[in-house]
Amino acid sequence: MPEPAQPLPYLIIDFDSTFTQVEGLDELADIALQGQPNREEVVGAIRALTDRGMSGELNFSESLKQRLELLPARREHIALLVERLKGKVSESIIRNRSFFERFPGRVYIVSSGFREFIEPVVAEFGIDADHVLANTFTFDADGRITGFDTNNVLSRDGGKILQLRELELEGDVYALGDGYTDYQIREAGLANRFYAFTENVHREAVVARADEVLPSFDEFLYQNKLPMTLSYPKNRIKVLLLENPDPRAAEMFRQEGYQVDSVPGGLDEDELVQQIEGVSILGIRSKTQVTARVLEAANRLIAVGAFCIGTNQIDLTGCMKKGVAVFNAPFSNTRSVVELALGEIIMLARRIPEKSPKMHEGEWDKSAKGAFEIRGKKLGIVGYGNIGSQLSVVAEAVGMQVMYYDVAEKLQLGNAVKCRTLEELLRQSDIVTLHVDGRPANTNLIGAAELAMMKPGALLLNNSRGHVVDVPALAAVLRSGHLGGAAVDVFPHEPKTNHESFESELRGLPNVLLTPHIGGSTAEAQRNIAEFVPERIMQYVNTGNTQQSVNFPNIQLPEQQAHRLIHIHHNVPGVLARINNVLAQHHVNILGQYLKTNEHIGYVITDIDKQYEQEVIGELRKVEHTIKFRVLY
Ligand SMILES: NC(=O)c1ccc[n+]([C@@H]2O[C@H](COP(=O)([O-])OP(=O)(O)OC[C@H]3O[C@@H](n4cnc5c(N)ncnc54)[C@H](O)[C@@H]3O)[C@@H](O)[C@H]2O)c1
Ligand SMILES: O=C(O)CC[C@@H](O)C(=O)O
Repeated sequence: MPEPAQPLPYLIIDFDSTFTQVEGLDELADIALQGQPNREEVVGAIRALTDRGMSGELNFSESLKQRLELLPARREHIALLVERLKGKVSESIIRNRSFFERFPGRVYIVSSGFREFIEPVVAEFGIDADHVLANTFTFDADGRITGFDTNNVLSRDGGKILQLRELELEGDVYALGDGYTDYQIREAGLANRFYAFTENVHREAVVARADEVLPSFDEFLYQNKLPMTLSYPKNRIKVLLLENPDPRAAEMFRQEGYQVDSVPGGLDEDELVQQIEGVSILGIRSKTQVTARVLEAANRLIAVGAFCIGTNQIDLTGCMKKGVAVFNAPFSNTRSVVELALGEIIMLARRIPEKSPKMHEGEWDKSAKGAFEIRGKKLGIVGYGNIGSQLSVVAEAVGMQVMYYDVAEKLQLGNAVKCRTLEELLRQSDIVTLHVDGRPANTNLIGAAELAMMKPGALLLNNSRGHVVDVPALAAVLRSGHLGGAAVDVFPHEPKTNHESFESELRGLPNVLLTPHIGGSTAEAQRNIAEFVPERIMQYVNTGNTQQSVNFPNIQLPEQQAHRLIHIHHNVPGVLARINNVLAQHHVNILGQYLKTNEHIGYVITDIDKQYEQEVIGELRKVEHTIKFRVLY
């Protein structure tokens, strides 16, 4: 943890909407009016007055007077307010509690709010009453709040300026707050800098006048090289989301404090190369190609999230060698694909792709020709992974006889029969459905020769990856009538956005069901994916946990005890020994160490005691063969 510059500047921190997430008087009104029919109306009016005062629209003393006139609060409500405010301290202030405890003499809370509720809240952070400068209420004999002490300088217009003058602070003074009155301290020359604090509210008029904008208190500490709880402010972590994942994904990243940018549709390689600079987390679906060129331009990339199952669009080894962890959602849309496949089997067996368009054109073609039940038919599943095996169970439940072929040894479910070769499966199946992964070796897995092996009139489904089927060869057997129909959801060339047209030899062929890569596009699947992937990535960023990464050695780490060093290196002999030598030379106590390697990289996590010298970090960064190194405080 870096040592602070000496001497530390004085920090003048606002209370309402800065130290806490809310405005104290608004909350007090909410408490005092509980159960009253006019609660919403009065609280709304008080909030509006607060806002007008904070943005500089209404002079402060007028805003305060009008608010208190509307407020039917009593002394006993203040205790309830204090409890509520203790639970609403700003997240980044809570996170950096140790900073306040360590430097209480340098922090002043200067607020136009009221001492009665501010003092007990900030006391929990080690800030004494004599460093709280705020208004005070007046009460009548029955304990009802009647107004405020007009002798207090903070109750006047320009009150914060008057208060700062009285304080006569020497040396650097920095003002932090969300309101116009906080900026006025700087305008009056009583602070060297004004930081607009936007973690809770963002007021344009205030932000426009700030020396710096602070999305969190971490950012203030980071900019000023002051001790902080996080190793890096979360608001500096940029996320770029492509291809419209469910909005929940952006929401999850934003809640974590990251900056999120979204680009609808995909980006081609050139466009992504342009946009990847400065991005820490890239979120994509199946279209975006993360190539070696993209990785070369990615100067800050920590992780890639594939908001889908397939990861063949990502240079996984390239990512690994650059220390970029990749996460996907391996089963969030499995069920959706299975349901689509089952539906397609029935639709093709009943020749619906031909019948439905005719009906739309007014043609009534009632006939049983070429239509059959799926009960008792042989379903050949190629690729018996998550989707293939679940489809096996569902297909048996509707009376189909299941056969499967997989290059890996797989648990046979129900009565499914394993085929030793692809040919064995193709020759026997009435319906063949493809669920292999998108590895390059699967290009044209089903070509002219394989299609010729299929039974006359058989059906083919491809919901896996476009390059798995030789499309011109498929079109030929459909035209010739050798196959009875096909359902295709994935294509070698898919439009980048919904505005591009779709071109394929399969267009216009009989009994062919074409869908725009929507196997996993259901509300349930997209929502699951949008939570699953950000959760994995945030866990990796926050703890180093790589469980379920598709390209990193998987480590499920125990809870962090003190500081955690995360070291990714080329897998060559001796790196771990060098790391430990550095630690030993500096007498750093290792609390736990976890190492996993694969053929390219080593991933080592070292938990160490809180006490260590700064040079240790510099030396660890210099260990030969280091790819990435970071410290979690
Ligand atoms: N259409 C869509 O919207 C959609 C949605 C989700 C997944 N998918 C795709 O579905 C496919 C399967 O997904 P999953 O989750 O079941 O993957 P998985 O990794 O669980 O299963 C794939 C299986 O295919 C097997 N396999 C690979 N190559 C093979 C080959 N040549 N012959 C036989 N078996 C082979 C593997 O051993 C594995 O068991 C993937 O390509 C995925 O990208 C498409
Ligand atoms: O939604 C997508 O873009 C891809 C869906 C699917 O192909 C997957 O791999 O999960």
